[in-house]
Amino acid sequence: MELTEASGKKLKPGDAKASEAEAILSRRKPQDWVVALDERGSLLDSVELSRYVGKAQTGAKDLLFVIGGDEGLDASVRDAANLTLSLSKMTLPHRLARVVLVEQLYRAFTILKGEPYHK
Ligand SMILES: C[S@@+](CC[C@H](N)C(=O)[O-])C[C@H]1O[C@@H](n2cnc3c(N)ncnc32)[C@H](O)[C@@H]1O
Repeated sequence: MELTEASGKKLKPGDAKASEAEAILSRRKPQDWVVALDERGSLLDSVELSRYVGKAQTGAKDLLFVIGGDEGLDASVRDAANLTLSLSKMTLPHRLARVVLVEQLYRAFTILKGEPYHK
């Protein structure tokens, strides 16, 4: 799901991020594990990410991955997250971060199923 950036609503950058955070966190369900994407987060390798996905599956949790807009994520989203995940120490454009995340999730599922794709 893609939420509209609050910056289009002519809010100050801090207020826009807070408003986006409210919209994001209001969608969280009790069974969700929130994973905030942020370059300052934990760097996992693909096997570690697959283990995290597997743990969520075993615990009947849904993973809610959150990627920020141009201004990044409000601190309240990172604070509320079960995991803050970094894809690299470099800052990526959010659309590229989404593509990398989707590919890594595909890889994680192939690892969990023992398929050869991740080699
Ligand atoms: C253009 S970046 C925002 C940069 C913003 N100046 C900041 O300090 O957070 C947009 C979003 O892409 C995601 N992103 C960018 N680089 C990332 C990375 N290396 N690892 C994980 N997520 C990243 C984050 O969710 C970020 O909020």
